Amino acid sequence: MIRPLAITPGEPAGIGPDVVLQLAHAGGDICVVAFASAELLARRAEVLQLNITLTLVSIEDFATLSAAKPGNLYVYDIPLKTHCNAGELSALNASYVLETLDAAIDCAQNQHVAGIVTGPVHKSIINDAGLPFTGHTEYLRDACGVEDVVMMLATEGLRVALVTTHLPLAEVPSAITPTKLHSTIAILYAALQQDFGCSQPKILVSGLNPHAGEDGHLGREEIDTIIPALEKLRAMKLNLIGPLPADTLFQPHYLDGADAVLAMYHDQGLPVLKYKGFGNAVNITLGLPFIRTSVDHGTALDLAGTGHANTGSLTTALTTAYTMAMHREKRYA
Ligand SMILES: NC(=O)C1=CN([C@@H]2O[C@H](COP(=O)(O)OP(=O)(O)OC[C@H]3O[C@@H](n4cnc5c(N)ncnc54)[C@H](O)[C@@H]3O)[C@@H](O)[C@H]2O)C=CC1
Ligand SMILES: NCC(=O)COP(=O)(O)O
Repeated sequence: MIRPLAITPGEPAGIGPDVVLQLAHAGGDICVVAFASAELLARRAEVLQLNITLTLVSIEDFATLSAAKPGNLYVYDIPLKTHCNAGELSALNASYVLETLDAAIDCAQNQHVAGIVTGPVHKSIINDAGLPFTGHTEYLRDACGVEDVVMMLATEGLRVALVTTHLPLAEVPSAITPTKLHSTIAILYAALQQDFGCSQPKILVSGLNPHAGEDGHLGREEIDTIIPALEKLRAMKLNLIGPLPADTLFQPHYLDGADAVLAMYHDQGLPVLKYKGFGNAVNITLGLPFIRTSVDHGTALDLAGTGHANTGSLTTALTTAYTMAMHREKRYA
């Protein structure tokens, strides 16, 4: 039996609590436990005029839970630090957000839950509170003590993974090293095989510079770093195409038959993915000791408490995590 999935709704002032409650109202076949303030969820349910019964659960209960009926939600209660109104950020609740993550990570590491599905956090309010945080991806990597992880977003017909994640653009070129490329591609390749059923993954690798450097006339990172790294990995029988110009690789001529695109930085790959699938895409952290998926959207403070937030991405994140858990269960059975 698949253990429950932990859901962290993320920033309490954002739409994370809304979409979790909206899904609980609709019901479903997947057993989830919200790692969140029960008081916050109860109040937001009132604002949204959703009739939801919250059942507080402890870790000892997790093994006995099955999917809650429509209108019900299991909650592992983690109190807010201060009152929260929809749409109004408070730095005082930043440590609450990290506490929900820490509790979920602890449960995933101890296999009390099958994985973690995260709602959106507001990165800058966490930083304003004096807490170092660039994103879940890096936070999870450090919490799990693994050397490297890979951010991959997926929607119907397209997977985009990134070499670098939350980094100022000026720091990107120096972060693309042979070691980083090797590690990213190894993690991506293994995950495509193990979790996504691609027996011989074919990966399209973008260049960094316009036109993939135009033979060195528009930048030398392709010649000095990317091409040598890809050649070494190809010698290990990995099917890697590139470096391809990022502006032309996102078309059927290249994408048909490919299993993933590897982009060099956040805003090279993700705008294309989100243009294709915003609202139905999932963000997956590859290389962790447990499953972690997330929504494709941010905190959307403008929509919090209005009932207009779309639940599509949370549904995709949940079903992806559940499918990954089923694959892993079968593989290790
Ligand atoms: N997984 C995570 O934790 C993520 C967090 N963020 C954070 O979110 C904050 C706000 O970021 P933005 O760039 O404004 O992106 P955003 O996704 O919050 O909002 C962009 C636009 O999309 C709309 N939107 C977002 N989610 C929606 C949904 N479920 N249904 C309907 N409309 C939706 C918003 O109303 C807004 O107009 C930032 O602090 C950012 O760091 C952003 C992306 C992912
Ligand atoms: N654009 C994706 C994003 O910013 C989410 O990052 P993370 O919090 O999942 O690391």
